[in-house]
Amino acid sequence: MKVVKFGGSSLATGPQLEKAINIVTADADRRIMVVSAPGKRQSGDTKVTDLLSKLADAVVDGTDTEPVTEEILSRYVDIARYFGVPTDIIDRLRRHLGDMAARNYPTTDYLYAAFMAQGEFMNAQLVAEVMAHQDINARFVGPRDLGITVTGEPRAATVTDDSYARIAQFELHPDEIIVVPGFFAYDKDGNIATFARGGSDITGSILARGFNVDLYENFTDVSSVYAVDPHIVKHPRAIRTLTYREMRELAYSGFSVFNDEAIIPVIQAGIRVNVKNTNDPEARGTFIAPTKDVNHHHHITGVAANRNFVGLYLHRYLINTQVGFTLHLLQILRKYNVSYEHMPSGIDDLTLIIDKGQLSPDKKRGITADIKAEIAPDQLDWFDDFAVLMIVGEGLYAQNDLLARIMVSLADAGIAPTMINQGASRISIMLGVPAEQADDAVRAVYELSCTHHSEVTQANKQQVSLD
Ligand SMILES: Nc1ncnc2c1ncn2[C@@H]1O[C@H](COP(=O)(O)OP(=O)(O)O)[C@@H](O)[C@H]1O
Ligand SMILES: N[C@@H](CC(=O)OP(=O)(O)O)C(=O)O
Repeated sequence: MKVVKFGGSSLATGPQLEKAINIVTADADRRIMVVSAPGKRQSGDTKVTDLLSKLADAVVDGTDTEPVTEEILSRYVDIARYFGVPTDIIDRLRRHLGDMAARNYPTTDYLYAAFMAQGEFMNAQLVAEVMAHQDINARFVGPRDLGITVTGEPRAATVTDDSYARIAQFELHPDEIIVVPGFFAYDKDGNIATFARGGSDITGSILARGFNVDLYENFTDVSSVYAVDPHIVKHPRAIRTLTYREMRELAYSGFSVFNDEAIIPVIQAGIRVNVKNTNDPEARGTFIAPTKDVNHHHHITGVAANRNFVGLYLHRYLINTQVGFTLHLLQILRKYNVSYEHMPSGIDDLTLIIDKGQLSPDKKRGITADIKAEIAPDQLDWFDDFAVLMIVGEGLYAQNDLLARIMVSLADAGIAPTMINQGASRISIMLGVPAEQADDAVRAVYELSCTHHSEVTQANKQQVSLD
């Protein structure tokens, strides 16, 4: 059995959905279909999830909700019309959105989560109806029916561990396909919470583990995961196989093609993921697996840059001798419900690298004031123009001269890294670079990786012939 997830780009229009349905019905093992909300039809278009966020803004601000509601519904009308499905489903969805606005939510964040989840909820309803209209044995099944529960932040929820046993109990009727909305589930109080953005990948992964499937196929709009974001380098090298931990590091650092948290449930169950293209379903795509062919171990697999960080630099003499200094600092962060991503340090210096999304101006002011009052650093600076460059590959640590070559490539491109972190993760090298040079840095390291790739391939061939 397979889980098949389709991203928003694969479901943006009637013709795209038609391709997705053909893919599902072409293989009898494809029994669990996870759908995102309709995405961008072309560049510059707006995803339904972002329109729903606007609708939530209007509800919160008490402004007119009708224009954006109609814009959202028009996306579903177009798809329904393409398949000749009676449009009474749209009236149902309109009433549903109206009901949502009339409900009470524990906090504004829960309200946003509930609205943004509707893109997937409504799409799964429509897709199931379109498939039934085509005499395909398909039905809508929601996260509640499957027993998926979540905990944590309403817009960055995590699945509870007991969900998996409930999913395993779910009874799939013989030969039927279930259509499941991605991206959201309910918490123990029955409130809707979403995963982080791009989180339909996570739903697919949770179901892959819960049903213990043979393969999780993740359909998108590219034929491979590439060694670098194709927006930065044209026609980059395709990656045939990625290990779980390579994908996790690259997804975390900017490979938006697969959500970084989505890798966790499949790792726990040892299930392979196949990233494939809805527009070219015969192409092999990229496999994400526990291990890969040893011949590929010494390559730079991929390079990414993440600009979603801010740095907090602290200087105070004798930090190294002060017992509990870092504990105190982290207690201040905890008070503001902020976690940190990385913490490079020196004898008298420490930098905290924090996800931008976690810091409102108020929190930043509060953290600054508390640190000054309680820790009294000699120097405290925030810097926003910071990007983390991640160079990833299994076995990179065994390449003695690689860091030197990377530094030379960056220097040739006029880039001076402000931070180096190698060793904590044995499969990646992390460099801090100025945000405005992040793309240039990715290009420089990618070019080096192409030379490196062919050298290693050559060496492997020689090794094989010597063996
Ligand atoms: N290294 C990469 N390899 C492939 N695609 C990438 C990479 N980095 C970023 N992307 C982008 O990810 C996009 C697919 O992800 P996403 O837009 O989330 O798709 P979906 O709508 O299927 O969920 C691609 O169109 C591509 O622009
Ligand atoms: N629709 C949600 C969830 C998602 O996973 O979407 P996509 O598969 O289009 O990245 C979002 O935009 O975040």
